[in-house]
Amino acid sequence: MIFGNCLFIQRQRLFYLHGLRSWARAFAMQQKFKDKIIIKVKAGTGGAGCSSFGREKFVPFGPADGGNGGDGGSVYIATKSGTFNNLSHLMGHYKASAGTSGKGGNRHGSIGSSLILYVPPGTTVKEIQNLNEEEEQNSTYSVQWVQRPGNERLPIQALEGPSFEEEAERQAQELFHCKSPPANAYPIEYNMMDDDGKPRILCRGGIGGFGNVHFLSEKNRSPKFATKGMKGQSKVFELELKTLCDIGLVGLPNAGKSTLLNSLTRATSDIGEYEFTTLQPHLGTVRLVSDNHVPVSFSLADIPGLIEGASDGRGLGFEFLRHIERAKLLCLVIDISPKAKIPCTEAFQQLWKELKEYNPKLLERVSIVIANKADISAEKQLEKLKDVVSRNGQSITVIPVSAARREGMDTLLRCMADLYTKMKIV
Ligand SMILES: Nc1nc2c(ncn2[C@@H]2O[C@H](COP(=O)(O)OP(=O)(O)OP(=O)(O)O)[C@@H](O)[C@H]2O)c(=O)[nH]1
Ligand SMILES: [Mg+2]
Repeated sequence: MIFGNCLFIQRQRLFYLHGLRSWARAFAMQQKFKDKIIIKVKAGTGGAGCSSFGREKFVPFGPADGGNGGDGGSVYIATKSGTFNNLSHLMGHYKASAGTSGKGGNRHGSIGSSLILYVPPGTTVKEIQNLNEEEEQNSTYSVQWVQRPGNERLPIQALEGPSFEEEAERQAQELFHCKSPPANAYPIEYNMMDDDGKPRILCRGGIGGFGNVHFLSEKNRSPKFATKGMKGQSKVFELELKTLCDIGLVGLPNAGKSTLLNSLTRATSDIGEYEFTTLQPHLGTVRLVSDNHVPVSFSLADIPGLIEGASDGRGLGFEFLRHIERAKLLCLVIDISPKAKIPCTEAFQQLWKELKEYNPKLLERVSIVIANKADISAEKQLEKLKDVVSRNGQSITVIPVSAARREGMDTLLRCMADLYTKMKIV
């Protein structure tokens, strides 16, 4: 009986563990690929300036010697190829550290350390909210802090010093020599398609406050005040990744795109008899030696299946279509087997219509129609497909293949390589 109970408890625990493990796996799968993310970024606040006077033996009332506060750290973004292929490594919040306060004896505060976020090439960055502006609207008046006497407040205009824009520009130039738009001039929008890895600014750190030495003048020989550091910029950004590939495989679900990618390259994209097996783009690289003994290499992308109405957001809709926007050439993959859910001619017309409605320019990039599953007696369908394709008036080659049996792969690869090299020369 006791033994039976133990067995029962063990089994319960096993079930529990199994549940946990499958949940963790599902969570990991979810975490695996992210091509769109919203992040909140905050730059560091500038350190406060110091108000102090020299004190030495036999010098009871020395001169002003309060140092400036250090500038707050800024947040930058840069592309890094080879390390990441999506945005899943990014977190929701980023904050650079604040500058430290100035000290007596003319000691300036140290600068807060800056942050650089790395993203794969092909990421677009869009500022969607400026949290500083909202804060300013909510605050009743804008003043700078005065340390002495008695923490009085003084309007900014009363204090002399370089303007915020001048200081921010100097800071960006000195720290990272990066391209920097004027502060707050317009919402940031970067298209980091072919970036060279140089950091671009997201949020500027606040400028450190001035120590009382800064306010020494002929009129005021002992200024008893210093200013507070400025707040760092705080913004919300939307990052979006558009897959970078040379040739994109486009087709309805179950057309055999993943099987084709796996047959042509070393990629291991999931294959399934059901629709929407592929939910995220997969990349593979083809390396060939052309007829003229010139090495040719290009990347192929297997993109999630397209369904009717995708241009209006149906199915994976725009999620899918934005990935093909960057492909240099497009190949339509069509299932020509008699068992196909949608006849091949209709499938071609559906794909053509969806691409046209999303962006008519995409049609110019369609150069090959891959008639897949040609191993299942499909001669009639092939003829019909060729007929419909030729009626579109463009020079599109129809190539029958069997991705599963790896038949027709050589002809297809040669054709792809030829078109790719011609396009590069043009
Ligand atoms: N007979 C035959 N079956 C094929 C061929 N190519 C692919 N298939 C089968 O078609 C089914 C779908 O293949 P996938 O490669 O997953 O199709 P997909 O276009 O990637 O599908 P989604 O990811 O859902 O869009 C699988 O059962 C494959 O085994 C082929 O050349 N001949
Ligand atoms: Mg697939």
